[in-house]
Amino acid sequence: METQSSDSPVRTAHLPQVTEPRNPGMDLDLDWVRAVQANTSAIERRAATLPGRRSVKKDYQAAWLLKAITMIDLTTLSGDDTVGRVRRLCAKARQPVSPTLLRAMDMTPITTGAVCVYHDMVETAVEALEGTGIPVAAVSTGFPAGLSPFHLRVAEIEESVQAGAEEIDIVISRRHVLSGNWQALYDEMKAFRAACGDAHVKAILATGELGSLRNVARASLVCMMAGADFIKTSTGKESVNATLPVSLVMIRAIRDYYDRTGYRVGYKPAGGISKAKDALVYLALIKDELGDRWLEPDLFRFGASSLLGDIERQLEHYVTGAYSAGYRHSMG
Ligand SMILES: O=C[C@H](O)COP(=O)(O)O
Repeated sequence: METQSSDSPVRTAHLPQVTEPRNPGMDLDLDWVRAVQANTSAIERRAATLPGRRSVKKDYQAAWLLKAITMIDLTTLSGDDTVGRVRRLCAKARQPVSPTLLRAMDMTPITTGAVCVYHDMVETAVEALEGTGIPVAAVSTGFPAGLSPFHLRVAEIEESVQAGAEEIDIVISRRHVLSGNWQALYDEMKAFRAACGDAHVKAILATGELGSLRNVARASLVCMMAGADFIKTSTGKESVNATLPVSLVMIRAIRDYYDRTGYRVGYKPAGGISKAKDALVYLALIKDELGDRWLEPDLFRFGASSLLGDIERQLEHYVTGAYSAGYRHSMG
């Protein structure tokens, strides 16, 4: 089925950013957590239908792809990151689509949602993005395993904030989930949120290491109860990263939390999302399950290092009718 939403012409792809009251969290409600179930086979069946459910074409596809760019946390998280690579990435975040393509689509300039780096690169990124309004997100707390001593993980958050990070992506202790120690997960998350101060905190669940979809649902809920501004699937370093079944579970946990508390928590699928067509499936899923309000950078992000390159290729094809080589869209 071809779906063309009347509110998605190319020119309105980059809507003014709105802001949401922060999720303050709530007391740990163990009865609610323990009552959460996940019907794995039903979820997997539904997820398998998602890629074929909607298809957006031409102007509408271009509009959705431009919108997707504004929600990318443009990421580099490699052991060989250098100041030069991070500066190039930031230049890309400032101007993710060439002015020629933008003019051809009658679009004003857009930027990515954020730039995401290791703590060590925060200052470089902050300097390179000065005056743009693009926030820097730092992966802190002993990313990706989250197994450094607790006081060091808290200190790392504080240092990242001190260095200018406005968003902190923390990693949870998977063992708390695997052992069903919800109180420990809640306390950890609450301490991380407190250390963030005014910086927004995204809780990375590392869903590929949580053992079951029920654990994913319960961990999502506990992190939101402890004040997470976003819940995020993965570090990008697990053997299984963002998937559609996991996304369905997390998105529905966000919906339940909103229904119960009135607070909207954001969602960030991350890891392995590198194709424009996959990004469109995620956006359609959010639209269907959470509604248009969640399709803004304050409530939805893609954590991705190479997605932007493929989106650029698709936009170039939309404008010129020809695909360019992938190497012309390198990120860093
Ligand atoms: O948080 C973002 C991920 O680390 C990016 O993963 P990716 O390199 O597979 O896009």
